[in-house]
Amino acid sequence: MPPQPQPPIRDLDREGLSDVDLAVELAGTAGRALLELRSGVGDLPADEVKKRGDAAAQQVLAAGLAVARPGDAVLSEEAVDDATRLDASRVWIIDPLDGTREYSEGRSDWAVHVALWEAGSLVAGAVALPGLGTVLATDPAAVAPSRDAAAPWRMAVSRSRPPAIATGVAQALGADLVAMGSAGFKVAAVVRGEADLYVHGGGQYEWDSAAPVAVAVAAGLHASRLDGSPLRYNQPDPYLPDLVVCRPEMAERVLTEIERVQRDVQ
Ligand SMILES: Nc1ncnc2c1ncn2[C@@H]1O[C@H](COP(=O)(O)O)[C@@H](OP(=O)(O)O)[C@H]1O
Ligand SMILES: [Mg+2]
Repeated sequence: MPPQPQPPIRDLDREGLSDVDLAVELAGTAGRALLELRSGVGDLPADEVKKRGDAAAQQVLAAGLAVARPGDAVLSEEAVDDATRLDASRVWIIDPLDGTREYSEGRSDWAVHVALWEAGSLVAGAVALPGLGTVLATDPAAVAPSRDAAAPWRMAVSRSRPPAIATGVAQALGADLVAMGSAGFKVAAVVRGEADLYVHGGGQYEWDSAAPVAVAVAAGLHASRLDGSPLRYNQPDPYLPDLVVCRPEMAERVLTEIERVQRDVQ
């Protein structure tokens, strides 16, 4: 059965709906649609579940943005890239289903990403974590819980494609590696205090990190490329292969160790 068209979300064009509230509503609605779809897939092959999930969530987000913000551009993992976004002042950067593999495996570590880039910066965002029944946003910003200073650091990495430097950086920091799916889920783990840092290298795209980074920065966390330079969005080539998100007090040491380990790996 092909993905069923979702009913339009009501009143998305209502006056006064802020960009961040729109992001939260869209990410949450797409997340619920994904949960519902998964509950009915029976024993469909994983590739079919991935395909249907990507399509269903894209449909919810694209339809919602078309109604609520018809003048804005959109950059999505699940749509053909339209170069007019490069001349637009407002661009929604969305990943309808991040952690597609984990979604298809019935796990909870996947996410829906909705971010708004405006005139050079990420200005609003939401990351839905449907498996946890929650949505993190830029406003109100999340508050990372305090941590036990004596506890070893927990470093989140991809469970299927951990970066080459993962083990070296973890060793240098005395950190325990925690493997999870989805860039959004891993950034959210740092925001939620389930991990202390997330290190990724070797490949990713703007949609994998835009909304998570917006949420993390709003929560006061450090987010940058592995070399410490800023993450830039709405670039001609959306390939944005690496990032580090961590508690701000750790950033200097983390970046120093990443640089050292990268030098040794080369
Ligand atoms: N080396 C790589 N090249 C391209 N994309 C990568 C990548 N490693 C991770 N990603 C993307 O980053 C997201 C999180 O990956 P991971 O779970 O491995 O941390 C996934 O997005 P999607 O699930 O939206 O495709 C995945 O495709
Ligand atoms: Mg993704």
